[in-house]
Amino acid sequence: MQDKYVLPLVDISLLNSTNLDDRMQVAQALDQACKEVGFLYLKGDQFQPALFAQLCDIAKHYFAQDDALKMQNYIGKSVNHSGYVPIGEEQFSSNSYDLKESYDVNYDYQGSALNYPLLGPTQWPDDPAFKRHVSQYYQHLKAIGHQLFRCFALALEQKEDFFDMHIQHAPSQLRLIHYPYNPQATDAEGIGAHTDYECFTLLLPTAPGLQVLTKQGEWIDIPLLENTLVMNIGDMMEILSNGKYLATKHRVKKVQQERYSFPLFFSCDYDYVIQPINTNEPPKYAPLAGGEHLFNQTAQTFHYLKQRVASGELVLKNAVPLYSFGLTESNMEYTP
Ligand SMILES: O=C(O)CCC(=O)C(=O)O
Ligand SMILES: [Fe+2]
Repeated sequence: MQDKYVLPLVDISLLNSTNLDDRMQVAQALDQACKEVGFLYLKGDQFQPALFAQLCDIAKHYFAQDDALKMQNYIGKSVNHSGYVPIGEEQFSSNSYDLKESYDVNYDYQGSALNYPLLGPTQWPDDPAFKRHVSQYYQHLKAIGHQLFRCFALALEQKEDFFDMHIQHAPSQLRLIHYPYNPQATDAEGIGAHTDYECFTLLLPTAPGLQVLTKQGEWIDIPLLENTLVMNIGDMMEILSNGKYLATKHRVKKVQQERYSFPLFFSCDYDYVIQPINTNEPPKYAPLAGGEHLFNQTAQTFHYLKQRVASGELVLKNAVPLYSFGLTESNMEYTP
């Protein structure tokens, strides 16, 4: 039997307080949890379980439809990398793919001033209830995420509004992932071991399966706690914090049970350069063009983008191979 609280649990309710001391208290707890583990449970009065329940219902309804119908909103038809992702579309290695399908939405940018590959109007299926519930959940988690960016700023000893101007039009992606019932599944790897690219991820799955690699090199199961978000640090926050917080490796075990999971990956504005924000310390990481990196990594995993690269229609600038970030010994000792 595994201990119920295998990860630290941080209550963020006090981020709603008008008293800075209260918010500092949460920042200290967040700091501690991110330094020690980089993976934590988050609960708080902010989180509205009813919106999560609605999202689960709408996702179940959506994925139960015919493949042909879902393909009408194939992600390759969108301008901001949003839409339906069929099984096999996303491949991290040439000889295997995860048994999962998803509907990905992104920041639904309606303006024309910014012209980046991940920014633009989101592609929605022809179902107003889908758009309404998914947008509601996106906006809800986005508001919590913005409180967390402020909390990170405090934890990293910056002005509380440090990130505000860098998350105005962030291409943060929400994925509705469906792992279908899989009778062949053994207790093997589902989504392979990885770190997330962005600053941090907030997710809530409907069934167990998520595992985290501990500092001792052991994979542990992450039990679900009711109405409690799971949060993990991604590559970009590792860089912003100059390695104080480490992007934690995780994976999803293949299980027979049908499963849904809804991660929202919080990034900064496309053109914000990700680099250690504490200028009093020698930087351990090279600066990273955040949006460009995100897009380049995406373009190396999604079939429709790989085809565009292969045909010369899409030319990637400054692309590095997959898995070049995250804590590897080789990118730690950066000398400016
Ligand atoms: O399915 C999950 O619970 C996690 C998925 C995940 O780690 C990811 O999409 O990056
Ligand atoms: Fe992940």
